[in-house]
Amino acid sequence: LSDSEAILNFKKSLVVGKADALATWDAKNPPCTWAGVLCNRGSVWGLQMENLELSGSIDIEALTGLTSLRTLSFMNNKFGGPFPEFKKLRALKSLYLSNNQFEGTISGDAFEGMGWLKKLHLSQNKFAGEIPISMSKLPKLLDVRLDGNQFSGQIPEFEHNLLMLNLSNNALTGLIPESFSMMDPKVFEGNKGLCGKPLEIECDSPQLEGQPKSSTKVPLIITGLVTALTVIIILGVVFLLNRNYKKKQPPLAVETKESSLQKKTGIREAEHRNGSSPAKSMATSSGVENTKLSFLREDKEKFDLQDLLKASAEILGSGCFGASYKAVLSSGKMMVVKRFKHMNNAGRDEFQDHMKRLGRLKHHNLLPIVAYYYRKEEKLLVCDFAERGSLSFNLHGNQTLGKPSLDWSTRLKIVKGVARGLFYLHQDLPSLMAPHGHLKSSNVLLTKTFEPLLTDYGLIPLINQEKAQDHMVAYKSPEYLLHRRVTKKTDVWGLGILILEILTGKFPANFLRVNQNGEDLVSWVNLSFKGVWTPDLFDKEMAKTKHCEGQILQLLRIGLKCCETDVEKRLEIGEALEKIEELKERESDDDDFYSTYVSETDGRSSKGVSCESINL
Ligand SMILES: Nc1ncnc2c1ncn2[C@@H]1O[C@H](COP(=O)(O)OP(=O)(O)OP(=O)(O)O)[C@@H](O)[C@H]1O
Repeated sequence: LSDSEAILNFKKSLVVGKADALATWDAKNPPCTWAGVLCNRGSVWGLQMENLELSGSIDIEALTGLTSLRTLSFMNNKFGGPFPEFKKLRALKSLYLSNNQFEGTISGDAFEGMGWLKKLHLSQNKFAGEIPISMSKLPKLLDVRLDGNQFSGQIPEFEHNLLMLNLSNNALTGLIPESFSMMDPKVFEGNKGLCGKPLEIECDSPQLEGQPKSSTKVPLIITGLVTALTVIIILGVVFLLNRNYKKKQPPLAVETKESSLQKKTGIREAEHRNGSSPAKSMATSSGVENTKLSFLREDKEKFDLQDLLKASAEILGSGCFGASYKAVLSSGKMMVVKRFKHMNNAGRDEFQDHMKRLGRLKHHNLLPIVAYYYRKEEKLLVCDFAERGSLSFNLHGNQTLGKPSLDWSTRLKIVKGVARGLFYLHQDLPSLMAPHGHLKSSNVLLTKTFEPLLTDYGLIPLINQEKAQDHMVAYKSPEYLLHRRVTKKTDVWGLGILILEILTGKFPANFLRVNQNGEDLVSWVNLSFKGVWTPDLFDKEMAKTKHCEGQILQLLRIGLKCCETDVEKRLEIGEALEKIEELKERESDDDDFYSTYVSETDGRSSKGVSCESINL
């Protein structure tokens, strides 16, 4: 079953209240172009179906056909009935069901086997009964929102350290587990029967009407033993299941190789004229379209549009300006063809001159444009395929199950490469107001050795103005929003956002399609960063950070200096690069790291705080 067939099967059981909300779900087009379908490298990894007045039922069986599915959001809809059997989607990493009308008890084993689940939002529904024990045992759970339901009974001890929790406005009772005693009391408010820290209600307080008092030591020991036994049994079962599961797990969906780029994309060559073959080059001077690709690089294998159109193709994803396809030439060479919409800001000559200018750029951290194709109504840019895909995918997409996330030294390598590439662009394209103009994590690609390659650079002069304003990163900068100005420092702001995204693992809300928390990343970091090592600020999946905390904090500070709203105070690209180049993977032994670190902070020492303590 293909992804599109699975999604169309899933659609059958939905009742869609909002007219035309799913009009783009048409088998004639690839599913990655459908509204609410999130893709990476041609595979569907998420459905984001929010505010669509959806009801009916959620057909989990149909969703099991999406082998790369990792995230599901049905927030703000009208789904009712019991909690669906999401545990059949064992690879899910996030599940958002808040603001619906789901109801009833969730069975104790509802989350069994969901070993990858990190985020679970069930707020503002009508769930009742106990918090399912299997939820509390999820090994990777970080963010749980159950507020605004009718959950009752005691709060279970969660096995994994939670970063976010909201249990407010339920009917929970009894002693709050010790591990939550440092949390904000707001997490628990609106539950009349809860007692213990952080609430200022003692468990034998008269404020609690008819609630159990805190248990005595003997039952506690028995409960402890029983829990330990259960945990051992469950862990054993999970281990066995997991082994089986890993064996059985099919590879991520890869599209079949039969169809050609032309079939898949509808890209056409110029019309046949005077009976000549479409592949034949025609004189541009006579005003007739040229069917040949214009090559910008002498050092690359030559092919023409015909070869590309014949090639087997796979959609890599689509952005605001069109879709990108991987085309495999008959020689086996893999190319990427990006089909641009909204690229009519320059006439043919201007376009060609600009392309030649971009084609002359040569830097270790730039993905060269190999060739382009110009027709009035069709522009294609052709470049090499980058093996590891985008930085965005590597940070958030979590390719294959079990693949390790980027560690600190790799993240630093990426930041250094991006800054070098950006500096080079500023040196070589001084006449452009923002020489990159569209810096974001999906426009940073990674080679086999994790060397970053910037792409989609220097395009501002070619993109239609109003589309550029709607979609290009440069136009989302504070100076554009405030003064309608884009400057060289706009790219520095983009670099700063990228640094914060790399360190925190959070999506910058203002320009990516997936915006789960609606937060503004810079404000969040500014608010949370108190100058000292704050584990919750950093991506939990960033490994190998032990003895590097000072360097990581240093990079965070550089990121924030690149994100200064006041353009005058913001770093110049050269200054930013200089500071970034000084960073090291590890503190060397003779570095007086802790003393400099403390002097820059509020005086609280971080000595002894190891990265292990933040659960990496
Ligand atoms: N040369 C390449 N090698 C590997 N993956 C690529 C390549 N070019 C693009 N991609 C991937 O294809 C997907 C779609 O890219 P595309 O550039 O079309 O959109 P985008 O970067 O998400 O948005 P925008 O249209 O705003 O640039 C992205 O995930 C991107 O990382």
